[in-house]
Amino acid sequence: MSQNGEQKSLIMIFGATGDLANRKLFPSLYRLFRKGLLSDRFAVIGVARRPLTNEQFQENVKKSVVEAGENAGGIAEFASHFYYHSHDVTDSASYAALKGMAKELDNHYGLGGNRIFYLAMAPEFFGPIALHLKSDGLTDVQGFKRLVIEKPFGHDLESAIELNEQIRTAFSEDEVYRIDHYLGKQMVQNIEVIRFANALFEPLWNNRYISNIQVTSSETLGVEERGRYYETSGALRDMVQNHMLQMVALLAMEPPIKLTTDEIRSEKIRVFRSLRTIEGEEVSNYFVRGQYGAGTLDGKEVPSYRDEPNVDKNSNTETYVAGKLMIDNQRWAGVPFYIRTGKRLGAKSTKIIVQFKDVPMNLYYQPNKPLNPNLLVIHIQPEEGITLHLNAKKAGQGMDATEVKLSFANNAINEMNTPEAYELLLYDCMRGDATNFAHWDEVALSWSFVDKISDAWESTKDESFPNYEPGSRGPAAADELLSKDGFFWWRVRDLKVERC
Ligand SMILES: NC(=O)C1=CN([C@@H]2O[C@H](COP(=O)(O)OP(=O)(O)OC[C@H]3O[C@@H](n4cnc5c(N)ncnc54)[C@H](OP(=O)(O)O)[C@@H]3O)[C@@H](O)[C@H]2O)C=CC1
Ligand SMILES: O=C1O[C@H](COP(=O)(O)O)[C@@H](O)[C@H](O)[C@H]1O
Repeated sequence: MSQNGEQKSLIMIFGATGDLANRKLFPSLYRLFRKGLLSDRFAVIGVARRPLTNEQFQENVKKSVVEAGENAGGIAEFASHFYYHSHDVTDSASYAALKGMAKELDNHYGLGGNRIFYLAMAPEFFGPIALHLKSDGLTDVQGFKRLVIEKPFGHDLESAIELNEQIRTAFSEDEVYRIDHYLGKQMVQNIEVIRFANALFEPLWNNRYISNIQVTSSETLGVEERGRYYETSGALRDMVQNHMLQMVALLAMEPPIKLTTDEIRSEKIRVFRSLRTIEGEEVSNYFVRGQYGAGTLDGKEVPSYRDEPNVDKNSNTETYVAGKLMIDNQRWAGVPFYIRTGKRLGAKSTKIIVQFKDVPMNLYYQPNKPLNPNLLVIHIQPEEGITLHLNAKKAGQGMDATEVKLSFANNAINEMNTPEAYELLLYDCMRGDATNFAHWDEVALSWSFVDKISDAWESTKDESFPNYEPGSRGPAAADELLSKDGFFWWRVRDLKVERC
């Protein structure tokens, strides 16, 4: 890295003609380039099977940048750093040519042998590619070598272990960057800062003052073209095993002694180790699953999950999960962390709500008008910011209490569009900062938690499927999950919070 933060490396993107590369990776690299964070000393080799010339590939890169809505200044210069290698990753013979090309570009741009291998391909290729990179000498470099690997990292614990063993023959743990794109979201990264930089919150962040925490990530989109993958995954593996559990870990971890990758990771790992195991018959007391039927969303007819392409007409795959997690340690004993996520719901929205306990004696109580609990709402998307809900005196005579809200919106404070998650994560990888990537122990522990739930679900067909309508809040059982504990889901719309 140069003194002004510019990076130099050769980035090989496997799956360079695919959706992820075009929609996320090229526009993110372009934004880094525009900000001056990629020096002239970078080159990208795109790898995929279809035949393309370098010029055709560069045109694709330019198009994807423009389609991402970027101001395309300097785009020709940016795209000139992109090269293409047509190569079937299962064909051992073509790695030698890739190695030659990498060496040439390394010399041409003076990249010091720094290499990033980004696997933006279907997961069955991850292991074989890693093995070839080593056996064909692409990882024999003078500089650093890093492997960026997309989700899903395995299908369950067993397959994740197998994949990990394959990639670890070529890369050490600290060279592996397992992407969880939620960890690149600004407000997810902000959880730590809100907690540990505010005297107001840290002393209250425990079971004496917090009654429950709710993490919601809802989507309006259905499964659409991803049926083949989703049928083997479902919402539990697709969202809970990674994004939802990562957010819970950040909310629940102890303050790290230093803000280093190892210290933060080890605190998160301790949270995963404290998660109460839920298995067998207990699963239905803690978890609820749902699957969307056909209906209307935003005035458009949408098919049921079972009618999506490549989905079994009798599919038992869940498109919705709500769950209650208990973290059995001194800080969190007795505090439920409720999570819910699903497709084809009423809003695209990710929020965290921390509900504080009621004051011990309510002096302002009026019949039928209890005080609102204090809430801290972390708006992750589409809005980015926090709101704190307090009680204050209503203007006028008397001492009636009313709810007031202190808000801050991230983009309003910084007066800029916040960077896209992939932009931050790519830059972290170039700098060698793995804090916002999942360590193997986190992956293994989260699979071992999730596997027990999927075992229970796979052994019983849910006869109620489909059990929620498009545009709804999900199945009714998700409300019961909280009401039996005396709680309810909070609904956040346009920064307003109300009871569901
Ligand atoms: N798309 C997204 O938003 C997200 C994707 N992911 C993950 O990222 C990965 C890629 O997803 P996505 O981009 O959507 O997938 P796509 O199906 O759009 O792209 C797959 C890519 O792999 C290439 N490919 C397929 N087989 C071979 C082969 N044998 N040798 C060389 N190249 C091959 C294809 O090109 P060609 O046909 O020319 O060979 C294409 O470039 C997956 O693991 C996915 O789960 C994760 C989060 C979000
Ligand atoms: O990883 C995934 O995340 C997306 C949701 O991401 P977001 O940033 O739009 O909230 C989800 O649609 C997809 O199924 C899953 O694989």
